[in-house]
Amino acid sequence: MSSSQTKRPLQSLKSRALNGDIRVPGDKSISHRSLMFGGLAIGETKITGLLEGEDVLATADAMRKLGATVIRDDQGTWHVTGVGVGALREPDSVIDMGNAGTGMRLMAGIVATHPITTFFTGDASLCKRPMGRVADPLAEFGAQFITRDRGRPPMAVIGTDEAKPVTYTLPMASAQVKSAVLLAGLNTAGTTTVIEPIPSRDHTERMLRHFGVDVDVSINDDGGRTVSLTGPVQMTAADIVVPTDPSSAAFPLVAALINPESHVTIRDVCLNPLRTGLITTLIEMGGDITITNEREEAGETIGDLVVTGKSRLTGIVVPAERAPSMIDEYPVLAVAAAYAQGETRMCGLEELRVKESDRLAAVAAGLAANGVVHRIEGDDLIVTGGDVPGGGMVETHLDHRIAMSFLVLGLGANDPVAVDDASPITTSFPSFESLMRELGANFAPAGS
Ligand SMILES: O=C(O)C1=C[C@@H](OP(=O)(O)O)[C@@H](O)[C@H](O)C1
Ligand SMILES: C=C(OP(=O)(O)O)C(=O)O
Repeated sequence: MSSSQTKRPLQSLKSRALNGDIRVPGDKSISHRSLMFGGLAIGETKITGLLEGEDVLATADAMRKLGATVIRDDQGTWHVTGVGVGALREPDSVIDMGNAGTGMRLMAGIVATHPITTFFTGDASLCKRPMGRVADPLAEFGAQFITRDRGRPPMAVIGTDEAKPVTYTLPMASAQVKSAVLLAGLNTAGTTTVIEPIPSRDHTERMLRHFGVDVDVSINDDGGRTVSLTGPVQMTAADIVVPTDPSSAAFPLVAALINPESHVTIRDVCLNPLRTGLITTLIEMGGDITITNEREEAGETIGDLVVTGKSRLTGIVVPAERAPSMIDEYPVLAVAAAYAQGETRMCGLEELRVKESDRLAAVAAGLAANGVVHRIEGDDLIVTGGDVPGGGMVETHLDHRIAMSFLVLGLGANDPVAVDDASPITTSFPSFESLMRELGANFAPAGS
């Protein structure tokens, strides 16, 4: 996408304390799904609090190309008029999903069981990411896929109008794969079932119910979940209030924890229990985080996070089973670990290798460039915390979370920390820089 084409080097400098009361933008997972489900439902869905980041805007364009009407009014409310499950129109041009893995994988599920052919592409990062993980189960419904380089985009999806229902056990913990299969099930006669050995974020299940779909969820003896729905279904438009994104809140949260005088309140954060692994981990590390004003809103638990930097963090072992509940937060957890006393071991990070960048490699390189002691053992990352020298330039590889994480690292380091490109931040958190500056963070342009 355009902002990713011109690199924007940026650096962060030591900031004494962060103070203030902020609200981060809407949750990315819920925003994508609001547009997709609104575009499939009959009637008009009004969405407030939508994340207006590039990933989500790509989904809005995709739904328009498939026949939905998607309009933003002057007050920032989005109005989506859907076409009905089974009635998507064949797009007359290629759909560009930009940097968004969630966008491309969930859209693939939707179009797979419509009798249309859809061409998807993305930016240089998305075109390196594996789509076989959705193409394999979607082929079982009867859809056909043409991809480049053994499963990488660009990707053509030839949908089927004679879809056969599928029962699929996820080979990896992935809400994207689970969702792609369930969404293909919407226009399939019979029961589609997904078995997930470790529960992943359940926004698809919760939101499909909100749109009138009967979704059955049961807990398995091993703690996993079985999710099923019976199609074909028709969905009914339903208004959505998008809660704010815990994965974006993670950056001011960690920034406050590493600056001793900090006191920050982050309002209205989505506290879905399958998204709160980072908060659990930081509290276990001794972080002073209090959840206040906890309530239910639009089917999700919401709360305010009050965080101070008064207690020093201590290293812990973060169990592999926790990974799905904080999968996007490991880069910034590695930053917290760099300031913690002793060793933090983050276990079972294999899924980090297939994100916007190979995040395990990108985090390790960024820590190395800034003098932080660390090592990788198998799929575990081990960081030894202490004083952070800083002074390095970090390659972001078109990865928003690498850019934001290392800008947070620089707020406590002895020397500035630079990232080669801050432009990908607009994919998920366009107001990152302004909100962080409002709290007292010190950023400046950097030489490339
Ligand atoms: O379903 C979703 O909205 C997401 C699922 C996760 O991906 P995986 O399913 O690949 O773990 C996460 O990393 C991504 O940012 C959003
Ligand atoms: C992995 C992420 O997103 P996606 O897979 O949608 O590109 C992310 O936002 O960290």
